[in-house]
Amino acid sequence: MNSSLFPAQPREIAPGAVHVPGWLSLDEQRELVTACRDWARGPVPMRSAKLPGGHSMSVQTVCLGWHWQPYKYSRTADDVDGRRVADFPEWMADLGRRALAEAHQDPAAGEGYNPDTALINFYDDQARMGMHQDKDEKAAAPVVSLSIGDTCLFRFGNTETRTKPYTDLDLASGDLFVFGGPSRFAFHGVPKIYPNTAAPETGLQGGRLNITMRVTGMA
Ligand SMILES: O=C(O)CCC(=O)C(=O)O
Ligand SMILES: [Fe+2]
Repeated sequence: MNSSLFPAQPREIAPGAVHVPGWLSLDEQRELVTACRDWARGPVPMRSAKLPGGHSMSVQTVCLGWHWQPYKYSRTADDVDGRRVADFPEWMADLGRRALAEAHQDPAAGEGYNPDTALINFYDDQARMGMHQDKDEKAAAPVVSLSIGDTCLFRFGNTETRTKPYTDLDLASGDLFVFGGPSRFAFHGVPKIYPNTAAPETGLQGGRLNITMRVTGMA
């Protein structure tokens, strides 16, 4: 739990990868939950993306700025309802810049960071995400990840293989995780959600919300 007595302390997991437990206040978490609930309704509804093999992901996703489907970005959600996704809000970009500055304890670390997309993922108790790289972006700018709701087991690996060596850590409600620099293209995944571990004050009834901001490098 974050408080002024125990401010969030960044922990480097790998070069360029930093975990900041309890970074978001409960008020900020609540505001994000409200905003995400709205985006989940439309203009492009939250859905489980279909993989090229035909299976659907267990996670449900809605995007801002650019629509992601396995494995590309577009302005319109051609695999859902064909509509243009909601804009990526400037307040979220501000949050992303503050996240980088505080994770790296360097006021300049967020300068020039202009994320133009966010993937908002919802995990129910059974949902998982296999080991993967975020590599559909044509830019190497950091990914800023925010977690709200139930705690998950997060696996952060290496850039070479989807297997060991990796670090397992818990991402709890309010946690920030950033990965950039030499860790930007590291494999990572979510092997497990711990049901009923969230504080009810976030406004989320159950499950886990994760927001990742990215720079697509697209125009
Ligand atoms: O849910 C998470 O913490 C990670 C999500 C993720 O890796 C992704 O959306 O690419
Ligand atoms: Fe990812």
